[in-house]
Amino acid sequence: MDVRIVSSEEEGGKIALEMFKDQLAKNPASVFGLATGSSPEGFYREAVASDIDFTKATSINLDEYVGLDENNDQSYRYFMKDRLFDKKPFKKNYLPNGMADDLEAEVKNYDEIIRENPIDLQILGIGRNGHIGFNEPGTPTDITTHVVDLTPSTIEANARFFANEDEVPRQAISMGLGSIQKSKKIILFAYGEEKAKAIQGCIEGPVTTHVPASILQNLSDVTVIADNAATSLLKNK
Ligand SMILES: O=P(O)(O)OC[C@H]1O[C@](O)(CO)[C@@H](O)[C@@H]1O
Repeated sequence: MDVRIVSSEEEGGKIALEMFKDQLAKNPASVFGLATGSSPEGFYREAVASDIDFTKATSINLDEYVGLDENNDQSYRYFMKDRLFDKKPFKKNYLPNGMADDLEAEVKNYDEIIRENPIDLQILGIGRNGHIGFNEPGTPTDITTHVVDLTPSTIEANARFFANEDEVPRQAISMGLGSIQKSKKIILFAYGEEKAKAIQGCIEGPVTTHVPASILQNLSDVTVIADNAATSLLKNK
């Protein structure tokens, strides 16, 4: 893994922007795996302020809450439109439909979309418990898209975005670890000391389902963009 320690989210966003531009220079019709949460926001700000052109590209998001529609400002569809898609249009944007009546059919549909659009470059955040997407600790490493019961730790962590903890949805649809591992290139962002334990486990710990992000150690092209606080527990810097 290539670990890039940065002094700000702006600096991290600029590094990622260059990697996106390199990918688009190779293929304007690239497929990008996108993430929500606070971690990729610096990158989205840099992308919006830049001349990057996604009009021939496709995006596939990692996850969506069950039960929130696109008008709900906490849905991930709303987030993506607000932070990126309304300002930088793509040829096509895919997110799981958390309002689907038949969630199992939606899971199959999303797997088909991922199969038809292999991801060239995937961005990830990391949960305090080491989750990526909404693949919580204990998730099998070969799982594809699935409906997740969120852990109490994730509900508590994400409550900061809602009026109170009771408002946080209890389920989400998430791309699986099996699909994430097929991405040709991955960038993982981590900022702040609350991510330090997860980053230490991800980079230096054993590869274990207890820390889902540790599977990234098995992949050949992973860049971790993190600040000093998030890398403070690393033994080898
Ligand atoms: O970037 P944040 O807000 O700390 O969240 C980290 C991770 O948690 C999720 O938001 C899910 O809880 C992921 O999508 C994200 O990668």
